[in-house]
Amino acid sequence: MNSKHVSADDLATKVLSKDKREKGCARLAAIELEEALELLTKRVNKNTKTEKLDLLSALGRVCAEEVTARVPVPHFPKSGMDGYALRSCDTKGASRDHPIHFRVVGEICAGDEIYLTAEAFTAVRVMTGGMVPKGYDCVIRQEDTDYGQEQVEIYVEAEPWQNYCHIGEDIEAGRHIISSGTRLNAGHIGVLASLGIPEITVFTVPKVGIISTGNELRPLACPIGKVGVYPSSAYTIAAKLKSKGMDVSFMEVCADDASSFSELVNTKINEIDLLITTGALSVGKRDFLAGALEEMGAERIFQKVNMRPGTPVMASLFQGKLILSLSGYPFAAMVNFQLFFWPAVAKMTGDDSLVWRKTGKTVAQGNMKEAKKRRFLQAFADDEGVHIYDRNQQSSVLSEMLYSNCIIDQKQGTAISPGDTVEVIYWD
Ligand SMILES: Nc1nc2c(c(=O)[nH]1)N[C@H]1C(S)=C(S)[C@@H](COP(=O)(O)OP(=O)(O)OC[C@H]3O[C@@H](n4cnc5c(N)ncnc54)[C@H](O)[C@@H]3O)O[C@H]1N2
Ligand code: MOO
Repeated sequence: MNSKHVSADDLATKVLSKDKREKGCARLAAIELEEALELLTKRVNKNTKTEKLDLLSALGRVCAEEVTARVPVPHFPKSGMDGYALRSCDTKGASRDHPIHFRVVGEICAGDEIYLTAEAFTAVRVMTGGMVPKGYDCVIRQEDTDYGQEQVEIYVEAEPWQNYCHIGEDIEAGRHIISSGTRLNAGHIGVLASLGIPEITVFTVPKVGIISTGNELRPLACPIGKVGVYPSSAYTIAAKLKSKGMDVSFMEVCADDASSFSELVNTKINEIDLLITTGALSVGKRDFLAGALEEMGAERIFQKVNMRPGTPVMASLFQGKLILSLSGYPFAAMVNFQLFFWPAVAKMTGDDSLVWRKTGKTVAQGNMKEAKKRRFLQAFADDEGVHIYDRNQQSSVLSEMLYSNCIIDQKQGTAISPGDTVEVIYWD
């Protein structure tokens, strides 16, 4: 544990003067989003930890094994109808006017076992799902018979394999069913159940910790006081994680103080696979975070990206764990989280479905003047197109998330008007 006390102001000054030395100015150069993403995903390792879970607990988790059917489904020939199993060749010429008579030699319902040798002009009364005895190659539905019990009249000709479910009709033995890396949905769970597989190996879910930095931050249960702030972005992030079946290992608030931060991280780092921090990243007097991480020996992957909101975002590695440091402003933090967290976790889990994708969509409503810097705007996309409402798009404003279902990528130097095509990234 690093117990050396370094004040936030000392560290901020130290970082600034170091950057000044390196770059001749107080600012680090921002890199492009795509470059930052490449740097980030290159440095994230795939999670190889697995656990065995019972089927229902594995719903929504990422499969960590190749599943091949060891048995066929069904594994015995079944009747597709309530009726009579018989040999199709014996039905030639059958009609209502000229029924053919069959001797009924047995009765089978689903779950019954029967062993007999099929003979010419014999039939077995069989119910849907019942086993079709060997030698019979079709089932005549009972509506096309006289429902006879010892003798039955058959009124129709049958094709071979009519109303007959073959062995392996659903799943052939040896068929590859699920690849490692697949997120298990209800269909996968059902197919595994039909194969009688009670448990499945899945990758462990990355354990995530959240630290909100700021002397002003107050727990929700406490009075806000004159200048307090509730850590809303930590809750938004935790809720996003929960919605994807991930758990938050801890959610802590930390004062703007490098030694408290260092102590907290060192205490908690072994509990988690990934740490998210918010705030203290810009150039203010208490923006201690970059300096504190440097002092702790964390390796910087990138810092500062050419976009708004969320310019001062940073990623680093500490004791082999990824630390994603998001801007303090809540909407900026959410944009940082959306753009960087999911690609990192996708790489970690091998689950590509977590990565956001851009969709080209026409603007239905809203004008945006030329952006001096690449911006992400909150918007609502539906069948009509993208609606960019004339509300507050500031980094500090979280409440627009009550209405938006996506962000749109407004490129530097471009304006947006109805009819334009924009790139949309859905929140979920
Ligand atoms: N002179 C300059 N000032 C600022 C610059 C700049 O380039 N020069 N950059 C601005 C930009 S852009 C951003 S974004 C912000 C980000 O600053 P920080 O990451 O250092 O964030 P803080 O100052 O700690 O907090 C900002 C704001 O957000 C509130 N906050 C913090 N954590 C939470 C949380 N978990 N939930 C809700 N709200 C939170 C905090 O109280 C502050 O009000 O800097 C600009 N300044
Ligand atoms: O980088 Mo910021 O634009 O205020 O969020």
